[in-house]
Amino acid sequence: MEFNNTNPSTTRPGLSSSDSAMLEVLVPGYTLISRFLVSYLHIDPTIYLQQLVLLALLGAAVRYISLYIVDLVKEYFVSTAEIRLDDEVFTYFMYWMSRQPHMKRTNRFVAGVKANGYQSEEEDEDEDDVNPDKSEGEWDEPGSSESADDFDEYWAKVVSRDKYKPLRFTPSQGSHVFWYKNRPLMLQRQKEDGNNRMVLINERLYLSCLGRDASILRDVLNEAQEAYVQRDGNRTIIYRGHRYYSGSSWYWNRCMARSPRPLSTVVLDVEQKQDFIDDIKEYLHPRTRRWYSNRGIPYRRGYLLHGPPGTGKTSLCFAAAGLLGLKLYLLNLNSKALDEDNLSSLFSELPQRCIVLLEDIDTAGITKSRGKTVVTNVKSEDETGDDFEIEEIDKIGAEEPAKADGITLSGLLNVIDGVAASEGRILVMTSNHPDQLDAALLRPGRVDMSIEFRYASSEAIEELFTAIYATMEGDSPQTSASSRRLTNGNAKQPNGRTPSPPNMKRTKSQELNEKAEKEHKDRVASLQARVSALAKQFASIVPAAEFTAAEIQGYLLNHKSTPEAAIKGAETWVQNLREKKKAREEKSA
Ligand SMILES: Nc1ncnc2c1ncn2[C@@H]1O[C@H](COP(=O)(O)OP(=O)(O)OP(=O)(O)O)[C@@H](O)[C@H]1O
Repeated sequence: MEFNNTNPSTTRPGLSSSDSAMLEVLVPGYTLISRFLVSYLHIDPTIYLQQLVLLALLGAAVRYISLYIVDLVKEYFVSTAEIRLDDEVFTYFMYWMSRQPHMKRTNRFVAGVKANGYQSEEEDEDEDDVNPDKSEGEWDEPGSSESADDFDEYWAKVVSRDKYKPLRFTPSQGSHVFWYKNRPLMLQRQKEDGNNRMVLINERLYLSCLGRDASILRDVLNEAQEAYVQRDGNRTIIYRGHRYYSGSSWYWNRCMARSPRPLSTVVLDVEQKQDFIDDIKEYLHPRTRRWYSNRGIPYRRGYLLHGPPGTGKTSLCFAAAGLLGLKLYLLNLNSKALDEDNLSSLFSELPQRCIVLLEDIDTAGITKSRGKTVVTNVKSEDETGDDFEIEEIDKIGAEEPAKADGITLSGLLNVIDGVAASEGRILVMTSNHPDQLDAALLRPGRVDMSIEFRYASSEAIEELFTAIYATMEGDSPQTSASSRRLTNGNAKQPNGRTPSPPNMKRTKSQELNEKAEKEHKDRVASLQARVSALAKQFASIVPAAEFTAAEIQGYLLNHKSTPEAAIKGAETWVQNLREKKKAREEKSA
């Protein structure tokens, strides 16, 4: 065959220029390819056009049918669980997955120092506490902090450990098949296209198993949650209001898990402390919920902890959360990016039982009275027509302009107890200047109990001193080791051997144990007596009702292991602090 005409569209009479154009659309580059074939290989592709089109159609049909079959199989023979990034299950599952044997074998993984790649740094740094056994076993070797040499050895270990953050391996994008309870499961990690920020938000996990019975998927997710909860133990989980990027919506980010603070370590009038805890307990009791619901009263409780900075407001809230095993949700109302919608959506995502802590609300710019603009909002948004609000708003009038950014007072009030406000949560607000707060914020229903924190009284000073210098269980490894030994007759002896079984020898070891126990008790009692005598002496030097607990604690911490030195220097410290405070006052006046 010979073709002199290099224009393929004219080689065959049946192929018009519009046909060529269409082919160009269907097969981009068709004109160029066909020119090349005709000129150099002397092959006219239009001859095979029919076959090519048939082949393409066949390919498309096969693809369509196979996709249809896959969809059919997926629908009728596969069960799938979808896990979203903005849900805690994502974190549970990634944590669990990073500990599965599959992650040691797979060749496609995301390597990182965070379990799910999205945890905040704080949570990550907290990882040592997560595994208390490890930190105790590895670092609190007997005698570890008793001498400078021991410290150097311990510190060298810490420094070398800190250089290597534990790596975590989680499944990468795409599909992964792994075995769970002898059944194959498929995990698909998918991102949606878009700009980088959106990709982060739109990430999804799909966990699938064969068969219509999805119980195995529930088992996996329950196990993942269990593993995560086990890891938390009795620690207090802290969430913080957070957003991914400027303009995105807010969510509660799990940022920390801390060992609970014993209530006894918060120095406050015992009655006040107990009233606070009893009130929360009473509120959480199921009968109270019923009582509220039967009377149509919104089931909410609010507290205001007020007093000078460093007097223990946050500490009390944290201790209460630990004591009652409640999660703590922290929110900073100072953020200009936080508006009423975001605040309201954050509140609507709160679990049924939790403590929400709004710290230093007087600094959040919402202390001013509600202005006229705000009044209109309140009326239109709160359809209950709350008489109290309307009366009060009328009284306050339009004194202040509405706030341009961030949360307004009316916005906060709506979220706290508007018609759409969440129920069940405990709201704790702290303030250094309660007198500057709007009366509307403090009215019953929003604040049901106020606790005033004052400068340390003489008793409080004594208590703070005792708390610092009294020996506590677990203060030193020897104490805990010896107490363990005291309480365990079968504990290993110093030579590493386990004591002999019950016989004459065991009776002797029991006797030794009892003697050691008595000696230990005597030692503790005499130490306590000494510390309480010193505490009295300290309290007689430091004036009552002048300094905060934080200031006193800060001073005592400088003499952590030398109570006598603390007493000796107390007078000078008092003088210096007085002068500093005076200078600060003069400067601010
Ligand atoms: N009453 C107290 N009992 C025990 N420790 C206290 C007390 N008050 C303060 N502290 C100690 O002082 C530090 C600061 O306390 P905390 O944050 O609870 O004070 P605060 O009143 O919430 O302060 P701010 O108003 O600045 O938020 C903590 O280390 C805490 O242990």
